[in-house]
Amino acid sequence: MNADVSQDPIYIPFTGPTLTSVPILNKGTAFSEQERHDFNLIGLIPHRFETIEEQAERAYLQYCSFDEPINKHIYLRTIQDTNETLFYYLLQQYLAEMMPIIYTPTVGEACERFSQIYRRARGLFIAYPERHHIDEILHNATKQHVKVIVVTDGSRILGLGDQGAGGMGIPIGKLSLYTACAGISPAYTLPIMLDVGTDNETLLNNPMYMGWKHPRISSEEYDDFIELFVRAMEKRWPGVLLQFEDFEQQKALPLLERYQDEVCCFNDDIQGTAAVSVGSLIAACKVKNEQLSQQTVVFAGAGSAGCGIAEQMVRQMCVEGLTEAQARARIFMVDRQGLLTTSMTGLYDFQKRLAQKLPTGTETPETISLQQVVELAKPTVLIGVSGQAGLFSENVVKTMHAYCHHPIIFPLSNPSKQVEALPQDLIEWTQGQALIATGSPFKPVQFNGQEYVISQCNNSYIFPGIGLAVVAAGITRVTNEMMMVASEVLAAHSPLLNSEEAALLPPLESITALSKEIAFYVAKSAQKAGLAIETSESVLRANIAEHFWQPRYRDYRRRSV
Ligand SMILES: O=C([O-])CC(=O)C(=O)O
Ligand SMILES: [Mg+2]
Repeated sequence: MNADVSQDPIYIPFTGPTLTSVPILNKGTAFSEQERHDFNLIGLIPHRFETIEEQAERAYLQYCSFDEPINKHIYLRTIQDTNETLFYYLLQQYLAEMMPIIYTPTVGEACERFSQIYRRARGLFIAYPERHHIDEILHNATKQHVKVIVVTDGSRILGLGDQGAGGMGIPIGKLSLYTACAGISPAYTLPIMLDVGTDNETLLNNPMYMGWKHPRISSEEYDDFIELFVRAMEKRWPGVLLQFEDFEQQKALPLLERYQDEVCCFNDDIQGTAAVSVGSLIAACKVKNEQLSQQTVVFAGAGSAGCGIAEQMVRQMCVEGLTEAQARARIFMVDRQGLLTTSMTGLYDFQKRLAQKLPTGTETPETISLQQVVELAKPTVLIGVSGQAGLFSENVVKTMHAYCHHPIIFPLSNPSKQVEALPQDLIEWTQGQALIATGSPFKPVQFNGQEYVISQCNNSYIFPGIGLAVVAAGITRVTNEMMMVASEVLAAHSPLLNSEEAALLPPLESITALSKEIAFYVAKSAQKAGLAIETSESVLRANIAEHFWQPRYRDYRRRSV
């Protein structure tokens, strides 16, 4: 067994205001009398020593004094930037309440209003005009032992489009979940914003905008810049896990394909969303005593997220015994231009693979709408990744329900204001028969005297556990196979499999336990593939437990510089 090092003292070279200004080390009033003497802190903090529980009580009272979610967000971010241990302690106590504040949907507004609500820098901003200083920038990071990076270029933030430098809210929020949901020490995490300009006119015309006021760079400049970044990052922190987040459609998949075999990376919107969606679908099918390979699936939205989910479904259907052609024939992708068909021009490569071949001689109208596809294909599963609010109309949903008694409907677009249909409406239109999961959180729905818990089918069920696996087992590459394993673990933990009244996905209260399970099975699959350090199962479990950081103050001892 590995020794528990989480109780050992830490040796600190800083004193006085320098120490209290480092968020990861600051304890505020929780510095002991001895530490106050040893680190020149006497008089810099109020007299009375407080425990983290007492500090959290005050912080929670202050948090509750704000009515608007965005103000709660700003308040929590301020605590994160002053005392990270207290921030994560609060999240641990109130995860279900605070997750929508630090993550979707409120983080969307925080990105949109980034320059207005800005308080203090966090992470790294790598602006294109400063690219020649990239090594210096990476060395300026306040953290030395980075193991997980979330990077965005702000070009497609949730369903909110180009948010330029404001997109930084997303890497910050995602990394908070790495810690809150999977115990990755905040000392190991680093959010990065690649500021390559913005095409958002509102931002360019906003005198307060804090990013590089310039249209987005050309794709050639862009590719060179990303290459520069990836190489510099690998040199600075070899083996670091790189999560690509919220890159626009035409960039996301090419970037993933270019780097997935070269560095330890994944794209959360493609692979994380696919894993959580397929996991939720496997669970929903099990509830109906069916398999995924028996479903007919319609997607509204054929971007990189939608196509990523569809490809993962194809893999799962093949595992269940279908041929690839049979699997693809069961999946219908509908985008702005209607159903994707092989006769269409101008499709991306990743869309072409999922386009439907219509029987020869079929008279087709210019576009085949979502409503028509639902009428013709009679889907049992409807997935929304369109970013278009209200797209699942009453007519679409009732048509689907007419052919399928228990339709599975996942309106996944984020944040909440972009959702394809409100859960309340879906329950009413289907007389409570639909199995629903959404991308953003929604309150339970009351209908005919029954309460329906709405599960949040969000990649936050997946990526934290993947990160824990990488950190604890030294995984060198993230593969689709590992994502599939994560889906299976999620599906196996569906509470609905054990009780008809329960939710489709596990409650947030059990997400840390789930992340550890995902980490264990993902790491095992990586070991089998030769992509991680070989260990016995018990050592692997112990490594996962040891890497699981807890928000508790450690004792400090003085270290001379
Ligand atoms: O951040 C989220 O809630 C899920 C996600 O990755 C996205 O919508 O881009
Ligand atoms: Mg995303």
